[in-house]
Amino acid sequence: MSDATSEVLLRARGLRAAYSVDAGEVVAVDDVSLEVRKGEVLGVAGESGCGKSTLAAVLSLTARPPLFVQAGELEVEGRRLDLGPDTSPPRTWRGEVVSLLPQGAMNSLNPTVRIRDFVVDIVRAHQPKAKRDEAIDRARERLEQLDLPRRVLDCYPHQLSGGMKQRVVTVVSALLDPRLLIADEPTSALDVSSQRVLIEMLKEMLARDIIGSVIFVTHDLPVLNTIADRIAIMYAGQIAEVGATREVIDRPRHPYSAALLSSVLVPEPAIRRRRVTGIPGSPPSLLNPPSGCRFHPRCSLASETCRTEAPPRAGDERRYSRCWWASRHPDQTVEVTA
Ligand SMILES: Nc1ncnc2c1ncn2[C@@H]1O[C@H](COP(=O)(O)OP(=O)(O)OP(=O)(O)O)[C@@H](O)[C@H]1O
Repeated sequence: MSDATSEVLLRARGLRAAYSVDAGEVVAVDDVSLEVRKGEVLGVAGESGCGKSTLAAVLSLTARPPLFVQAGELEVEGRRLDLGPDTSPPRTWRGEVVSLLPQGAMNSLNPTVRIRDFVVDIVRAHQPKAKRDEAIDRARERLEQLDLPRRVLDCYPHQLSGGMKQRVVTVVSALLDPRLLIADEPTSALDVSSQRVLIEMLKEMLARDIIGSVIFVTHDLPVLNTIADRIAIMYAGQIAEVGATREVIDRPRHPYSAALLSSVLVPEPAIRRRRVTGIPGSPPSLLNPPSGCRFHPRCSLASETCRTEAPPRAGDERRYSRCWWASRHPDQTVEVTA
């Protein structure tokens, strides 16, 4: 796990990406900036449709039409890449620098292909000249290193339990030792004990430097509470608040994250506040988001400025809230009434 002195592994600035649809553009990632330190797990949370998977696609350079990356800059371990419609990433970027474990990956395994052949396909997708035996040997070693049975390589997907399938696709997605693994909803189809085993395995992969850092995308806040060093809360294509996990849960500085988190997670008793029972209204359409702060139609703290002007980032890169209220109330915590 990282601490405040760890070096920055990923810096993303000004990311913007949109789906091109008949009615116009659905801007699903809009002016998103974030950083991840070495050894850190950054959780990305938010309601369905807020742009989590789109952000994962942008960061992993796997965006495909109708999704178009319009702007932004990525820096991973000093390697810089300007993003835009014509970006062609260096060959080693995908898989070795950043690897994406997509949502539902374990269910998209080909039922007629043994895991060993899946391994070869994945390695060759990144290293076309890789030898079959070497790819399989690498997977075997990695499975042993992580205390998983080697025999899974001989299995077809249906011969593995859901939990084992997810562990295997996670290991295979990290076979090239990516500096950043982006895992999109890796635990959502798993029972609680399989979730725990997968999380322990990810921590082990970090400890052994098989992966440098993790971005863990989920709508499951209790899971994030157990794995994430920091959390970014997304709302309507933007990061509403980011900060250390306990800090954001116990001392939220954005009314949306306060409402979202306190409805699921109970803060420390010493600073427990009145709990909200839900957030009124529903998320906006990203085809035509509200003016000013996107959360203002649902926010009990909204002022006139919030309706008309985009909020500033109150705080620094590691801990900020994109909120007028937070900018006017430095260091105060949002208290939400039911
Ligand atoms: N192929 C597409 N065409 C048009 N709009 C899309 C497409 N895919 C996603 N969107 C829109 O982009 C927005 C963000 O979607 P995204 O899948 O990134 O959200 P999410 O937070 O990952 O949601 P979930 O938790 O349900 O996976 C949503 O408004 C969604 O409707």
